[in-house]
Amino acid sequence: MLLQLHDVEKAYDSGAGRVSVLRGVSMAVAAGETVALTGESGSGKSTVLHLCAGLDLPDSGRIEVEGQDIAAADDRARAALRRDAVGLVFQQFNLIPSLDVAANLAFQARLAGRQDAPWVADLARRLGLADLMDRYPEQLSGGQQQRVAIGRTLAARPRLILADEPTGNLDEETGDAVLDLMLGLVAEAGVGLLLVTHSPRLAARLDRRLLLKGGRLA
Ligand SMILES: Nc1ncnc2c1ncn2[C@@H]1O[C@H](COP(=O)(O)OP(=O)(O)OP(=O)(O)O)[C@@H](O)[C@H]1O
Repeated sequence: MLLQLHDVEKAYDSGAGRVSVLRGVSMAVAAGETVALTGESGSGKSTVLHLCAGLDLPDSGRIEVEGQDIAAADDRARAALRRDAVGLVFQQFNLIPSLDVAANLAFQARLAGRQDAPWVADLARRLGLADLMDRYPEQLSGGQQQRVAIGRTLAARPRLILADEPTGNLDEETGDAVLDLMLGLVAEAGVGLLLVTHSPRLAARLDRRLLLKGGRLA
């Protein structure tokens, strides 16, 4: 299994004491499958994604990426897993301001040791970025920046993409166009996708939908 959560629990300390956010979440994403994680604001969607990315650790339960328990892995192994298997796409585009589009696109693939110039050129063309390669992030629209962020993630050939409201900063029309491009490329590359969204309309576009409610999957 590409991604598997077993009875994951997570609580945070708040001013009023400890607040339990996830109360036993179990789920799986198969290779090449696209899954939407939905739920009300504050239901813990981003928390699930951060745990899956190894950016934070569960209080109990297990999270496995390609069979490897990311909580049991040391920092080095966790970083390697994140670099080699997992790609992240956030609502904030997180491009590197001092690098042009071409260098931003190539950045993660280079870190992962998987440079592939023809693949990057193909992605740039498919994402409509071919004429923007020497621009800097501040010279791009929001939709263009998110297309670069998606291209940068796909360029490194992850097996799993974790996306948190990837079109949340874009107007509906631009967001739909960006999502179309992302889903098309994800399907073609056989990448698994776990996408957090509060939008039932976007969630309907994916293979499967999960609803987080009261700290559990409904
Ligand atoms: N680092 C943290 N410290 C304390 N509380 C946190 C932390 N991160 C999240 N929380 C709390 O956990 C709960 C779930 O947050 P999370 O961001 O996972 O929800 P979400 O479903 O993604 O919400 P939204 O749709 O509004 O982004 C919220 O009540 C939030 O305040």
